[in-house]
Amino acid sequence: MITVENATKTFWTDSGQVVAIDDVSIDLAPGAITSIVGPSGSGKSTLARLVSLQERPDSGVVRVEGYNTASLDQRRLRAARRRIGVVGHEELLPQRTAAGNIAMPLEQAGIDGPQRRERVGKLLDLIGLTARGNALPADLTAGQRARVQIARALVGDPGLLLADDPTHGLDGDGAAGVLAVLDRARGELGSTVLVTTSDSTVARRIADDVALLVDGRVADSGSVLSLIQDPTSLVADALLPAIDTPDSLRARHDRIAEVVLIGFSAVGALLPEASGRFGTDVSVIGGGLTRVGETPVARFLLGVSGPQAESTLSWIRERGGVVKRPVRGPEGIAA
Ligand SMILES: Nc1ncnc2c1ncn2[C@@H]1O[C@H](COP(=O)(O)OP(=O)(O)OP(=O)(O)O)[C@@H](O)[C@H]1O
Repeated sequence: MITVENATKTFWTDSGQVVAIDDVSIDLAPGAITSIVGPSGSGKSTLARLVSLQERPDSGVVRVEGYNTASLDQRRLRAARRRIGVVGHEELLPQRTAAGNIAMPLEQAGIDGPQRRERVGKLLDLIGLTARGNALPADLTAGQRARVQIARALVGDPGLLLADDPTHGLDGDGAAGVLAVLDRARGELGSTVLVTTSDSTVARRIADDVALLVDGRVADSGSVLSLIQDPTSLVADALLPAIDTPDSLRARHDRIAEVVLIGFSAVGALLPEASGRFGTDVSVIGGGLTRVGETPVARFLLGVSGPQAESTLSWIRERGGVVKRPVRGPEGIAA
């Protein structure tokens, strides 16, 4: 279990002082995938280096299993670092096969024979490359190489798997394969995973918990499913489909509201049912559909017209739809 408490990290550059991490606290829930999201330069990689004990904060504490890592001697610090599997830290060795690369941490730990073969076999299966275990890295695709790197980081059964920007530079299929492997690591090995990324798809598809970094500070954090139901959440804004509906379209309706619908039945049935029940015209005039994990989620801008427009929105809210930031209808009445 790793926690970061009030960590601050400052760098001095030619152009002055840069506060890369500013009073950041995070708890990594065991057996869950936590994603740190944020724009370029927001401090994600710096936070990843603090968590993997490659750097120390200027102030604040990084704890591993409750121990303040600043108070560990060099031997214990090395042992603590070994308990963290870092993905993408080192390139694969080009002259070794996929299986040989995955086996390396076990060789270094003096584990050999059937135990090593079994473990490597299990990891090859986890990353979907059982048939390619004897392939050299050059004969694998970039996405497959990335999966081998994850397997190598997992082979020693680390307390934490840390993946800094794991889909960077991969095409759609390659990125999807990497996310599937991280998801299986959590599901099948019970791994605790920390993923940093500027790609909101990563957080949307696999994260249980998310923290949004902006200018080195945590701007919003919590479980993904609860944040997307929070009308004030910045994470929801970053993860859900954007709404950029022109004012001319909005003006045609009696009521306008932003609505978040979660789950198959809500996404599929709630709006037609609302429309039928109240005799109103309910039109989707912006937003779209996405998936959070396996759950379909919609963020729509709705235009509702008819005498019962207000009741229609109230009913959608009662049925679990998150009716957000209702904006004023054309008659100047709050929807
Ligand atoms: N070793 C360093 N020396 C000087 N400045 C640094 C160093 N590492 C990071 N920074 C600065 O700290 C800030 C945060 O950088 P960091 O790489 O952690 O952000 P990031 O969110 O990971 O960005 P990206 O998504 O582009 O990788 C940036 O302004 C960066 O220039």
